[in-house]
Amino acid sequence: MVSEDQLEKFIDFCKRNDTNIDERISFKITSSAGITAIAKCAIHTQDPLISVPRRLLITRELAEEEFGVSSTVSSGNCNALLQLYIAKMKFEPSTKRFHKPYFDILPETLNQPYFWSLEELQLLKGTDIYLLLKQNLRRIIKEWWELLDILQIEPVDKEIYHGLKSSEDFDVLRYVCEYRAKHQKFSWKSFAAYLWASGIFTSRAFPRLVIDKDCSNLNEAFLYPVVDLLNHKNDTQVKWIFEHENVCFITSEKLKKGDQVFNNYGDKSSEDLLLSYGFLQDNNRYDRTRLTLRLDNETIEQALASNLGMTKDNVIADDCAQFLITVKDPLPNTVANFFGHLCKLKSEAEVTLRSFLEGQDELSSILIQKLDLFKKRSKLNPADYESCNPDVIQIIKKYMNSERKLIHASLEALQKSQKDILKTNSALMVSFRSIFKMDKKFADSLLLSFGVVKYEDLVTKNRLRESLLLWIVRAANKDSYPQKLGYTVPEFIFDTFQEVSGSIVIERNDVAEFMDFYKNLFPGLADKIPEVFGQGNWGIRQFIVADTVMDRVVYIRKLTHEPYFIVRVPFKL
Ligand SMILES: C[S@@+](CC[C@H](N)C(=O)[O-])C[C@H]1O[C@@H](n2cnc3c(N)ncnc32)[C@H](O)[C@@H]1O
Repeated sequence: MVSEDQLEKFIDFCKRNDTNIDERISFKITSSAGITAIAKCAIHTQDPLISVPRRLLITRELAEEEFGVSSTVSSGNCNALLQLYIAKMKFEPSTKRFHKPYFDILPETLNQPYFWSLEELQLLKGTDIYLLLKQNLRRIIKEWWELLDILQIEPVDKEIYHGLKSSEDFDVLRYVCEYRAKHQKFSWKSFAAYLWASGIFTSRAFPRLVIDKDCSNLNEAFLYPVVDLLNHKNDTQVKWIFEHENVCFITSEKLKKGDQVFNNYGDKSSEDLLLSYGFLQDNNRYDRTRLTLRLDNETIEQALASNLGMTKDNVIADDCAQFLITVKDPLPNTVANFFGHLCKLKSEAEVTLRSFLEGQDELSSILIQKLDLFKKRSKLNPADYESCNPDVIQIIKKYMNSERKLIHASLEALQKSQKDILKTNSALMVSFRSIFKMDKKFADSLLLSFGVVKYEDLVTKNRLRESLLLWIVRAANKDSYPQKLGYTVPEFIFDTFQEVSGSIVIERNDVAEFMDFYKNLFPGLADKIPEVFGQGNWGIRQFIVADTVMDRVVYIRKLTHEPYFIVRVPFKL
């Protein structure tokens, strides 16, 4: 933890070096957010509250001078050399440099998950953030190793790179945690020191574009002493401007006495905030989460070509599609269309109303699973994790809760959308419930054969599929009854039956598959209730056809187990 004394020395150093800090601001150290800037009285001004001369900034030029090379030596991260410089300035005691008071106030312990214990990290398992951490660590290790190699600096902990190279399964998180636990002080040539510098960079650096309008790389950054003491609050109105060789911080906020002077780090999601800064914002309106799906490449390529609103941005690997769920748009149309695409039958050329609705159910199952995980983790009890830092447990709970909220909103939107679609397209569908009501004779026959007294019994007695197949065959036989059915069988059901019956190729396997089912019902049903099951064609072939008809035109809503016969029409949002 930074001491009051170090903070005072740093502010003093800045002021002696022509930094202007408005007299109405003071800095204090808090346990919840580290160093914090406070307004000593009301402030509302468009004048800079802080202005820092260029020579106080920590820029790539300092690193280039120190190591005698250009920053571009590092092929990947344009800030790698500067990060190594920061590690050296912090962890090499012999460096008595001009900026020392600044490096002294950079906290040694950072809050990002990269700096948590292994026990704490285990609580993130199963989430995207856990995978990202591992991925990022691997990237940072490679970046560090390559840079040291170019600079011909002997790394201190070589095992980490060799471990990484030798096996895909090398546990980077474990290595980093154990290394930190074993070493009180790091050498600046260790990966631990570089990782710290990278954590400092992600949590405090500013875009170089602010001081260099010709800077072509938007990722290039610099450290901005004093202004980097300001904490973040969403939507704070601030400006960083460079004039007369000074970088100025301006806020348009109306501050009252005792208010915190905030900066604005950008519109970040919970995941970004946690990974880059180690804290979260309550009710973050910029929050978003990802829905990542591993699928075969062909399915993804077809979806891309199908005009579903999907773009290359949704394809993060050949076999991986990804969609963003945001507070503003918890259920993007593209996701729903994509799931409709996944539920398409071979016989459907494009997403249909049926496949769309089925896709929504599939999506809902995935969301419910996710919701379960986040719900459980948002209720962790710190008392059960004695070896963990209670603050870390709190932040994990908060993160899980933010994910839970997003998924919950997505699920709610999905359920509402499905209800709306069913309502607006009611002319294209008929529920089996209403057929059951209309076809009294058929309903009574189910009472005699399966003991089904009311419609709901079909589900509870597990007779839904059989009943649907029986009714489809009855519908196909509609003209064979001496008396008309008393209601009109929707034409599309009858037509689909004829179409399938005319084109289906029935194999021995199909017959074998249906044999038990058929023998259970026939000839018993025909003998018992000939007026329903003894007229027309009730052969096994009819049931094999009815099964395909069911695939094509029946959608069974997961939420209610309610089957709907649906006209085959293209559909997407
Ligand atoms: C640019 S620094 C701000 C100065 C920092 N407070 C310090 O002690 O040096 C960013 C770090 O401050 C902390 N921080 C910033 N905004 C915060 C907030 N709203 N709530 C809690 N911590 C915050 C986080 O630890 C973050 O990584």
